[in-house]
Formats: sequence, structure tokens, C-alpha cells
Amino acid sequence: MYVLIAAAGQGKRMGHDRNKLLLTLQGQPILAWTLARVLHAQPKWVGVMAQPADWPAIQTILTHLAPPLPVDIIPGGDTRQASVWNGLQALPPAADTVLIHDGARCLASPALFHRCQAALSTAIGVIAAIPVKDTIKVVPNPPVIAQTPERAHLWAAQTPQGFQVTILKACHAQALAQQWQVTDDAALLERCQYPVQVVLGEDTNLKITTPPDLLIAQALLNHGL
Ligand SMILES: Nc1ccn([C@@H]2O[C@H](COP(=O)(O)OP(=O)(O)OP(=O)(O)O)[C@@H](O)[C@H]2O)c(=O)n1
Ligand SMILES: C[C@](O)(CO)[C@H](O)COP(=O)(O)O
Repeated sequence: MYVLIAAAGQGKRMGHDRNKLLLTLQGQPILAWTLARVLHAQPKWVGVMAQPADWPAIQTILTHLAPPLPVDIIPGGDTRQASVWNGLQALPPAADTVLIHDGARCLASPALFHRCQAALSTAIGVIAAIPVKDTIKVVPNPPVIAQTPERAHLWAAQTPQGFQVTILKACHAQALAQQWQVTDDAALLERCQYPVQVVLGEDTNLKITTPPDLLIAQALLNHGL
């Protein structure tokens, strides 16, 4: 298992003046929680895409975690997509598949990483995802609702997202050439007409994005989840 952790964001929606992944839950940085979950899955290698300003803090986290395997810090990009591109260039040549994970998803279980990795034995691309609970509205020109998709067909994408490396690299290269901008890696394979499958994710696998998410994550940790 080879894992790339996207940790190079600015956390604008969190409203802080620094990377939200350095905010703490139960006294530990969010990224430390994420790394602990990833390391529990016993990968062969981990890459962390991060902005240079955060490298010293991330190195401190790694020193405390003392991982029994190589963890490389990789320069992040201006977008999540660019950060993943940078991470792909740093992958060990032995990596035929890769799991891409948001550093902001610090509660994903090690079992979920294993489920996604196992699914890659028969799939080109997989994503953790859960059926949506709310009715979703399409509102291209607020406030008027244009469409209500069939809820039974809708799944909320999470991470890990796993891929065959050669295909993911080719799709990212096409995205650069075509100036595609996407919010998850699966969308690149979809645009390139490759099949991507869902793997049942976890209700607790939230992406810490806005301040209330910190309270939810804290409560889940307090309950041992
Ligand atoms: N240039 C970027 C932007 C985001 N990410 C990472 O991608 C994950 C999902 O992104 P998001 O939750 O949007 O984080 P931010 O971009 O930091 O949040 P915001 O959009 O509120 O600034 C996060 O772990 C974030 O660190 C990244 O590696 N490189
Ligand atoms: C990859 C992702 O977590 C799937 O839901 C999501 O698209 C990331 O979006 P963000 O705006 O970069 O947080």
C-alpha cells in the first residue's frame, strides 16, 4: 500500500490564518491523527504534500510518531489537484497502485484503507463513498432550484481514493493539458472514460472543513471512534 496525503491547503473555510491540519484535537494536530490512522494500515510508503511553511511542524509530528517506514514530505501545489500531481511525481517506482487521502479526514479507519486497497485488485479506480442522506438540489443560479436528482443514485465522495498509478498519472497529465479543474481525483478518470467504483465509506469519515466539524470530530474521538 502506497499512500499520498494531501495536506497543503490553507483552511480558508475554517477561518484560521494557518493550515487547519495543524489545529489540535485532544491536544494532537489533526494531521497527526490522520497520519496515525494511515500508519495503522501498515503502508509501505507515505508521502505528505505540504506547503514549505508547514514542513517544520510536520517534521515535528513525524518525529513524535516515529513511523517504521519512509514518510516523505512533498511540496504542495496551489490546488488540491496540483498537490496530488506533485505527489504522483514523488511516488516510488515500485508503486503500481496508490491511495490518495485528504489530510483533513483524520477519522478514516485503517480498515477503510484496506478495503480500498483490496478493491484495487480488480478495479482501475475506487473511492470511499456513502449514500447521501439529504435530498440534494441543483442550484446553478441561486436561489432558484433547477433540479432534484434521484437521491437513491447519489453518493457523497470521501477519501481514500485509489487508482492504478499509470492511469491516474495519464489522467492528471490530460487535465493539465486540457486545463481541467476538479475537486477529486476520481473525476479525472471519469472524464477520461475510465470506470471508477465506490467502496462503502464511513459516516464518521468527515472532512474537517468548517469550525463545527472540529466539534463533531472532537465528540467522535471522545467516543473512541
Ligand atoms: N492546494 C491544496 C489544497 C488542499 N489540499 C488538501 O486537500 C484536502 C481537502 O481540501 P480542503 O478540505 O478544501 O482543505 P483546504 O483547501 O485547506 O480548505 P479551504 O478550501 O477551506 O481553504 C485537505 O487535506 C487539504 O490540506 C492540498 O493538499 N493542497
Ligand atoms: C476529495 C474530496 O474530499 C471528496 O469529497 C473533496 O472533493 C475535497 O474537496 P476540497 O474542496 O478540496 O475539500
